[in-house]
Amino acid sequence: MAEPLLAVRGLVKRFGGLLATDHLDLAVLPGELHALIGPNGAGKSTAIAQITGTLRPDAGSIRLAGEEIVPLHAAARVHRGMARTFQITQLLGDDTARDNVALAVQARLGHSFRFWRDARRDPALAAPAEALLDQVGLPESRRALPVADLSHGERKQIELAAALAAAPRLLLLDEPMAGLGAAESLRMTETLRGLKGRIGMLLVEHDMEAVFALADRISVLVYGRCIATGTADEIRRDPAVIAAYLSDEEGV
Ligand SMILES: Nc1ncnc2c1ncn2[C@@H]1O[C@H](COP(=O)(O)OP(=O)(O)OP(=O)(O)O)[C@@H](O)[C@H]1O
Repeated sequence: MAEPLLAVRGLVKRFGGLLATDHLDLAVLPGELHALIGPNGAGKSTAIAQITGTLRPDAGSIRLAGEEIVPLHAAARVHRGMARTFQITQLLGDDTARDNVALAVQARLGHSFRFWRDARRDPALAAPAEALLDQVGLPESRRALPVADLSHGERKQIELAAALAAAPRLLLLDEPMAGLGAAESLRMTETLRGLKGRIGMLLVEHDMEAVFALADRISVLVYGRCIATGTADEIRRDPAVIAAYLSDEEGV
């Protein structure tokens, strides 16, 4: 097996008496789309927060491309190639899709662009922003509208484009399908499929159809503990998974 891009070992997080992350081991290989699934309250968001650096683990190790990142702040982890999308979008509603993504490109390029209002018309930001919007499939006719006027699905596309602007090695996706219609889900699924092989992805998602269509491997969390890791077929057949989780889900 290739060296993991992300290697989580023995991760522990307690909230008072509750063990929200229970000695979690998890690995994302380079270019792999690894889904993290589990019932409500299983500890998926808590695990993601520790990986991104917004929550400090009580114990355990998180390595990104071999480097221990637990001591690093969230911003330092971004600098090392980690990007994320959120359950609820974090875009600037009054700005256009183009401006939001150009701003994200600017954030990567850093201090060479000092004045945002002037810089957003700079082709050095606009051209990569346009390419990213192409990549996520946002129609050109929607790119000059304020984000607040766009659909939920379109905002999810723009948020993904903004995350990709950081040129991440590892992308953490927190429920990218949440609230999307059937056509929008399909488009998001195709976009994520297109990223496989190039970017390692950890996908937290309740939409099992999307998970089973996309994931190279799936890890199942129950009460903070990983009860199984495997391919979609292995997970579908795993008795512990069926007993603990999937029997409650439709269509699996
Ligand atoms: N800051 C906190 N303080 C106390 N308990 C918390 C805190 N954050 C999460 N928890 C608890 O930890 C457990 C795991 O929650 P978490 O949000 O990580 O689950 P999840 O798998 O992401 O759930 P969902 O699918 O509903 O988003 C839950 O029992 C939750 O109530």
